[in-house]
Amino acid sequence: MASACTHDDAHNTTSPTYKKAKKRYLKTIGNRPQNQESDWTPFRAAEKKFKARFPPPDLSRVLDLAVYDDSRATELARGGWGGAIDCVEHRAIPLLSSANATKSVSKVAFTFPSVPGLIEQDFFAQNPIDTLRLPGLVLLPGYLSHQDQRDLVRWSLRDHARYPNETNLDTHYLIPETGLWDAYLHALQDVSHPDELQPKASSIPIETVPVEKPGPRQLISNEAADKNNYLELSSTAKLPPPPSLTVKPASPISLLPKLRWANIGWYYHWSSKQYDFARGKIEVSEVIKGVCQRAVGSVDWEEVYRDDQSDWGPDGPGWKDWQETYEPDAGIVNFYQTKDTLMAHVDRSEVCATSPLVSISLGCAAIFLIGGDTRDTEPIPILLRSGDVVIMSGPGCRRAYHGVPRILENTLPPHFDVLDEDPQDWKFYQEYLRTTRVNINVRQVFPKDFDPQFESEGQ
Ligand SMILES: O=C(O)CCC(=O)C(=O)O
Ligand SMILES: [Fe+2]
Repeated sequence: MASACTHDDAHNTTSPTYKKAKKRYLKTIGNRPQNQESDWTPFRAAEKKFKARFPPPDLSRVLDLAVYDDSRATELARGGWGGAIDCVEHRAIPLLSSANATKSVSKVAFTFPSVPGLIEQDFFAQNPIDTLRLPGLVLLPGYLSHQDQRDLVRWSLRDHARYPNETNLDTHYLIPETGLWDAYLHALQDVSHPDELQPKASSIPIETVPVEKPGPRQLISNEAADKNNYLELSSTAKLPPPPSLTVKPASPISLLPKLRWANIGWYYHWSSKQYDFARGKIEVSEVIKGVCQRAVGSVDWEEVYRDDQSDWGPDGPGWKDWQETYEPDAGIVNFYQTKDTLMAHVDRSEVCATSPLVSISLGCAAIFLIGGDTRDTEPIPILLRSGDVVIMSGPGCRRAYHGVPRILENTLPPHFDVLDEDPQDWKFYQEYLRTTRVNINVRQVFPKDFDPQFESEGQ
């Protein structure tokens, strides 16, 4: 197992990072109430374990499929973080060599044996991690070429995180239509006179800023969408989130690390956790659609669902038609700085409840947790590295709790390093990526060729 350490990594006991984490840890345990752990769900306990800065979490039972690939040895050594392949049962299935699949670098996918009933039967077994079955979860480690990874990072930052796609920063700041990345590059060129971005609240009359009602926070029902209720869900008023009244003008340089997400396709309304179909749809970029459709097209679904006995509902096992019916229409690009996490959640706002969700990892590596239909199932920890693709599909896996409790420091792979022949601007992407993970998370909300506007008019 790779264990080479860089000078300043979390495992090197003499490094500043280690010493700082230890100091902070000793301070926090002094203030921590006793017995806090007893009411954590197994999912919460796993999140806490992997979030810990000190001592750095033990990854010896984290599934790290890059271990199979000798060409990734240098990548595995970065940061001193490495998992194992003998901790979670998995099965290799060759990628299909159809026209759709030819662009991939790796030739293999991994799936998880689906033996119905085992979760319940073995619930009290010694090691529940080994008994959680996730039919429909497919991992494609190293699926994207180094060049494709670089291109997708550029696409995410420069082309996609800008008008007309929404980002988290648009709620509070007036971001130029050319996007934050472009503003950032300009600011770097002229650090002495950077243009500051103005708070959004400054541009709207104060009385029109929607104000949240006082009192306890409104609970969000987050009812799962389906063909029968999506019209009702989409008809509820979807107010824009209120811009902050306290943010100050800020330079693009200080805002870039605060970029957290950029919307893809149908607009997502975060406070109601529903899509806002009334706002119309932005077509998913052909680049992204292509990657996702190739990935789905390269999986031998017959093999994945070989022993599956899940209930797929009245239309039966949809996987049989995915070559024709899979077409993503929504999603999100997540940008994580090394301190960011994504709490356990289920993505249930899509009407297509079983169709593949394709998730692409770029930049720094992360721990991904995936469990069952409640937080009470102990999740499987998986180390996701740049170029890996995860597909969550089918009734069980698509509605499984999952989250990202940790971005692993110092894990940017060597293929992002700046080379002499690189375009001038590559160094800015590389610098940003040193502390960043990008995740392109793509979903199918509606069946192919289904037009919600048309459906509602036809009612
Ligand atoms: O970052 C990831 O790998 C997962 C992101 C995710 O679950 C989401 O965006 O819903
Ligand atoms: Fe998710």
